[in-house]
Amino acid sequence: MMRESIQLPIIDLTSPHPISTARAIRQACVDVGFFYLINHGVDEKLFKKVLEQSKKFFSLPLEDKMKLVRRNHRGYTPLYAEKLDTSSTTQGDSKESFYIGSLEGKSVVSNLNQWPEEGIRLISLIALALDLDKDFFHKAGACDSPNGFLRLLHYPGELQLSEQVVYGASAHSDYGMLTLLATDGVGGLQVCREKFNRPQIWEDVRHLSGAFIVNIGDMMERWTNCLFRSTLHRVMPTGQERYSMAFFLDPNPDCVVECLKSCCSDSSPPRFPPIRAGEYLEERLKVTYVS
Ligand SMILES: O=C(O)CCC(=O)C(=O)O
Ligand SMILES: [Fe+2]
Repeated sequence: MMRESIQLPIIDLTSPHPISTARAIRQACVDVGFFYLINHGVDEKLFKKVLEQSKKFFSLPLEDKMKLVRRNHRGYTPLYAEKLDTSSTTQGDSKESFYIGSLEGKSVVSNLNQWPEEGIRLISLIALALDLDKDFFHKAGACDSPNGFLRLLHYPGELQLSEQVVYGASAHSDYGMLTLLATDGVGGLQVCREKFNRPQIWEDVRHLSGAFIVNIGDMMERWTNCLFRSTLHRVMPTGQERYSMAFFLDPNPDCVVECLKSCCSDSSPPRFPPIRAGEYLEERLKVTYVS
């Protein structure tokens, strides 16, 4: 289908007006489930350093990278080993990745770095955006040792000579609360706002220098009974090598994610049963690996 660029809303984390920021976040989450986050406080130098280390790691021989192959959702996943669109019959995605996170039983709060900290600030604004107390998600247990992990991604960029498109990342929505994404500026990311419409319309997400691309995940969609959208997205092959990093902020594994009272009524009952965040995430992750 035709490709157009989407104009995503821009949210400034340094804005001194939390109520109007929350209102803008609400609009963004209801309309698209994606927005740019500027003045987020994560140092540009830190981002460049991580990118450099990521390039260094992915340029190692496969044999060396395989020594760190993924265990318990931490470590290296080689090319084509993961397929984010679990409904498709195509081969795995043309990307390799490296998952970084706290070790089992260790809290990310005890060693908070800049990304989770900004994510937690955003969660408070999201609570305000839902007309909830700003500590709502904290009180619900979601932010008490949240499950956060950073995924370094490398898309090699060689176009495949095949009948079918080999996606960098095939169509999917993210599983958790929030995702903060930074890229090296190479395009390819697209969103589909109406996942049930046929044909699906995919729109390019343009790079905005210095901004994170933030999106709502499925658990937040469940909490809000689909008021906030967990939007389908993918990475198209462009023929250009691409690096990105996604920080996934997920609730504490014991946190129960259930429809918020303000998001359901007699005429709009809860669409999803309550789930425990840890079990839900485990289930979703399990089915994305090709073998
Ligand atoms: O690399 C990107 O731009 C997007 C990655 C992504 O959507 C994901 O890892 O969930
Ligand atoms: Fe994603």
